[in-house]
Amino acid sequence: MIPVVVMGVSGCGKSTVGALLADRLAVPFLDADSLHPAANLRKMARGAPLDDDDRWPWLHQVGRALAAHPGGAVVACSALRRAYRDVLRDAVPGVRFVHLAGTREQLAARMRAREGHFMPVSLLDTQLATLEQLDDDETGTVLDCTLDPATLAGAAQAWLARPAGLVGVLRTGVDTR
Ligand SMILES: Nc1ncnc2c1ncn2[C@@H]1O[C@H](COP(=O)(O)OP(=O)(O)OP(=O)(O)O)[C@@H](O)[C@H]1O
Ligand SMILES: O=C(O)[C@H](O)[C@@H](O)[C@H](O)[C@H](O)CO
Repeated sequence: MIPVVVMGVSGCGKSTVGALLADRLAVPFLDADSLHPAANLRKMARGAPLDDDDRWPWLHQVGRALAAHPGGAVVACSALRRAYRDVLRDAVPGVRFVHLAGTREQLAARMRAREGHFMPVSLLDTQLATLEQLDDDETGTVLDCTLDPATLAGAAQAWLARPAGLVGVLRTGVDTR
């Protein structure tokens, strides 16, 4: 089974959809948020965005966690920049990305409605500013995060069934502004 990263900014549904997808694929689900060092979590909770130096060690840790499942796994990880995805690709060659994309308004509404989460809505703008869309020479698909979670997991599963060695991004007409 191919290793999968469900990516996107805070609140896009990575954990919700990633867990459903892992169930469908019968592989373990990992949440990269649980691999953040405590200092990163504290930083975000006080309203300060992470920078590259905060993220590199964490991304290597996420890559190692994914590589520890040779039978495949699904990890929910923001993977906002191409260089971050490169770290994951180096750790787990062939990894595929499922980007759950939405507009600022859709994402902000989600984050506001969510209770008991460390991430403040005020960090959404820096998340969106940091986000680099999947490039055409990456291997991934972009899905509309406002579809219902089961539909999204099904769409991701269908795309993952495409042949190994696939390169390119399947965009499904999502508004990513
Ligand atoms: N497809 C969806 N449709 C409607 N609501 C959703 C959907 N996916 C997730 N949600 C809800 O949106 C909120 C954010 O979802 P979730 O925690 O899965 O996102 P996330 O990307 O993992 O966020 P973070 O990275 O900030 O932890 C939750 O309250 C969740 O129940
Ligand atoms: O790279 C990042 O800035 C982080 O991974 C964030 O995206 C959060 O961990 C997550 O989304 C919590 O809301």
